[in-house]
Amino acid sequence: MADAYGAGAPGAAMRGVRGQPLPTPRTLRERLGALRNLGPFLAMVWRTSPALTTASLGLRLIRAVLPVATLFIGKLIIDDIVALVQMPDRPTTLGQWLETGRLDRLGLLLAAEFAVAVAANVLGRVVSLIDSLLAERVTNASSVRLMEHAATLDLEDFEDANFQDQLERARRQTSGRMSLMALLFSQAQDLVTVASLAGGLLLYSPWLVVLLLVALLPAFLAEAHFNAQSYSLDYMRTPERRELDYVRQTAASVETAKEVKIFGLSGFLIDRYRQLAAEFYAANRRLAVRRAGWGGLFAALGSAGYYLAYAYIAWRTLTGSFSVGDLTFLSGSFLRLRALFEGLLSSLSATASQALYLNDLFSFYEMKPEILSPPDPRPFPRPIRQGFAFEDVGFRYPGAERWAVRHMSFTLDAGEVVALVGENGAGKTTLVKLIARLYDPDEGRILLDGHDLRAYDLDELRANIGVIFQDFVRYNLTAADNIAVGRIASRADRARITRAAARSQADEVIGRLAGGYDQMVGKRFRNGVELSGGEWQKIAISRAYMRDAAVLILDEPTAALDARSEFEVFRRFKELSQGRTAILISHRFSSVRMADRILVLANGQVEAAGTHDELIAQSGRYAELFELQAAGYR
Ligand SMILES: Nc1ncnc2c1ncn2[C@@H]1O[C@H](COP(=O)(O)OP(=O)(O)OP(=O)(O)O)[C@@H](O)[C@H]1O
Repeated sequence: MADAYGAGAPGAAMRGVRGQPLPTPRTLRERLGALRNLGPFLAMVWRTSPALTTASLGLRLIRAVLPVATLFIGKLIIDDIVALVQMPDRPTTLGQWLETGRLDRLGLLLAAEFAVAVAANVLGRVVSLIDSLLAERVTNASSVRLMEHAATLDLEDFEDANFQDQLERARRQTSGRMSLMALLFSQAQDLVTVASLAGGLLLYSPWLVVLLLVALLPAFLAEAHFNAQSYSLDYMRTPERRELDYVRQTAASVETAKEVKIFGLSGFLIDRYRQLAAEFYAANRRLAVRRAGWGGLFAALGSAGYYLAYAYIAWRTLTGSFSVGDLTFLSGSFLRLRALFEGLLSSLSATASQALYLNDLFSFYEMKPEILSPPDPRPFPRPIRQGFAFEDVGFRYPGAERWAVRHMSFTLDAGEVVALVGENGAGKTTLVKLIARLYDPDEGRILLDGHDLRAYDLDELRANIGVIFQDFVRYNLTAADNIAVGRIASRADRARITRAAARSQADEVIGRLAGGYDQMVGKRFRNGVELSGGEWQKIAISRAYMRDAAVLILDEPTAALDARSEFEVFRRFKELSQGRTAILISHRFSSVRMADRILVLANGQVEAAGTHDELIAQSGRYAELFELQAAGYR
């Protein structure tokens, strides 16, 4: 049975692999391989808005042929003017010129050139408007997808530093890659322009095109090389960058301000920031300087190619092979082509490097959770008939040497209220996380009504467990929403929220707030009021009561409650646990003794179990801890 769900070593082995950082793509093949990301990327753009994508591409296509049209009309204008200038008995005044009718063609050509210029301008503006709208929609869509995907991954992933690096890189890609879309679209546009200009150039002299390519290739290769280097640098420095962000956030945020002031940490944090930022700066500068040096050299090579071509065209004009109009058309085409090629080649290498960055986003999307529902899940038992049984359960946190719990066997009967006690690090929270399948055991198994927990639907299992952890989240939301998060589907059900609040004594807290249930709590946003630690806890506990959960678990969220409140919380907890299976974790024995049964945990194992009186009678660890606490009150 255990093997059917992959318990034991394989899980641990997979985590070992997962714990490795992804290697930096180094070889040319790997870099070019990243170009395959462009397909899914464009598909993502298309899916976001087929209409905007079509509009952008269509208008760009029209715009692409306008430069060659402009140059060609320019050539016709110049040839026309040269012919007119060479007329034997030219009129001298505008009136005479107009009478001859010889200016009509020139006038038409000028009007056409003007129309093309206006069209280019208008199209350019419309295209950038469409692009910016599309980019924003794509950014939003990919942020949503990122959050949706992150939600499917395991808690274990989130706790892994390499995963956090990857998440950070992916997060940066959702907005950072938008320039890639404009880049790809402009490339398509430029390619059409290049084809049209090169077509003209080829008709006159194919050698000019060859010369152009030879002059520009080195610059392109250098660009590609430096782009890849800067990606590697970015990639390798993700952990430092995260640390940089973390230090900046810690040095100046509402959550940390209190402690930073009291401990006088700002100098320490700022120094740390300076040091990290200086390392970044040095590495970036080295690369930028090398890039600028080589870039300048290759740009000079490109200019040499241009002037060589220019000299060649001028010579052919002098020898009568080209007209003056041809000269302007060809030199204009060459100049534009050079600029376009240069732009295209560098944007091609930019595309290749941006495609590398897309790796981060797509490889993030490819990550799969390990904690899943089985294909054919059992329905969750309502009511639970037997309860939970731990059978020789062992679990080790990823990367940890020590087992957090091991050889743990006990039962948790249906309808029973069980308290877990034990010193810090004994494994109490770990046990709760295993019940909620935030992790799966590495050894042994946990049964619910005789079936492995992994046989049940994961969402249904979690929906049936109401657990409040000691490090519950203090949401910067209204008081009502802070309770509603326990069952967000009932957010609009105010009666349910107030009932839940009454059960955890949060109603008294909320009664004192100026805005009542609609009061924003937490200090992050405008009009927010801060609550005391115990007040937050009362609100958090009511989240458990929002659920119609078969299993209720309070993992020490009561540490900040005053003695009377904790007593009251547990008294009601016991009352409200009628017919449900409940676990409470507390270091206060006055509360613990209310449980039907107490499990004493030590070193990741159940050391003893029984009622308060039975455990006291055993004179073991429980009696010792109880005495210690009782003595403190005498
Ligand atoms: N996310 C984690 N990653 C790695 N190790 C962990 C993690 N959480 C807990 N541990 C380790 O597992 C062991 C058991 O921790 P657990 O949180 O279950 O103890 P606990 O009994 O709830 O303690 P406390 O009374 O302090 O809340 C500890 O040694 C702890 O260092």
